[in-house]
Amino acid sequence: MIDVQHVTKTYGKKSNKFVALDDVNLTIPDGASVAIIGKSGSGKSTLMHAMSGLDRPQDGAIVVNGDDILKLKPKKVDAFRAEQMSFIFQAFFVQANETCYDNVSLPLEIAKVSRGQRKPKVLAALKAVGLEDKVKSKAKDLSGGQKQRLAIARAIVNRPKILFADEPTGNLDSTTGDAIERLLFAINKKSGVTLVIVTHDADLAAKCDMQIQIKDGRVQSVKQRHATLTKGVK
Ligand SMILES: Nc1ncnc2c1ncn2[C@@H]1O[C@H](COP(=O)(O)OP(=O)(O)OP(=O)(O)O)[C@@H](O)[C@H]1O
Repeated sequence: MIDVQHVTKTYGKKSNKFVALDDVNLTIPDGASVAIIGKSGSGKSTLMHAMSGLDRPQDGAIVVNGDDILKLKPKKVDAFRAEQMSFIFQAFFVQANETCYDNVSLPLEIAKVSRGQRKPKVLAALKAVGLEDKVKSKAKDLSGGQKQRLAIARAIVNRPKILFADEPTGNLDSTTGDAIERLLFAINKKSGVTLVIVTHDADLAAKCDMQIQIKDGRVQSVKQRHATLTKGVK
């Protein structure tokens, strides 16, 4: 569970001070698929960075599976993130000159998984995203959709509890984007990973269990599949 309690994040100082998150409260249950939606500049990425410990808000608590990540020392936050979370970005960020195998193996190497144990995990992750026939191909020789599949394989190989996706289909044509969406939801359902997607895409958001609408750094509404709640609006 991710429990965001009274989180406030400001950038700059004094007259340049800008409130990017303003007393944000929300709860994301384990295994949910969640869309964070809102206009450009509303604070979506700031919220995702706060929930993943990539960024530190000045106030509040972010309790992830029982630990307030704002109370952990930076090194502990890094270890916590590596153990529990993975990320997928619009720009893929795969290593172009490395093979698919090596791209997916990297997080396991960082986690000090032995070479022998890495192999079945890497092959299983590549199979899960439909890239089993590209094991030895270099990432630069893949199509855009295949690069995003590769990024997803790399993100799931460590079996994270939470998968953050920042505009995962933003660089893809609609057919390829739809296939990536289906893959993400299939992984969410099959492995129970909590899926948190930052998106401008209303259709994608509507497919999630929960839609969190951000406006001017505040939670404007939390829509569940079958009910609409308002939270954080004063
Ligand atoms: N490092 C920073 N310094 C100052 N202001 C920042 C910084 N990062 C973000 N902001 C401001 O905080 C606000 C929220 O930014 P954020 O990136 O979270 O928006 P967003 O909703 O993700 O936007 P987009 O959809 O365009 O990616 C914006 O007004 C932005 O200008």
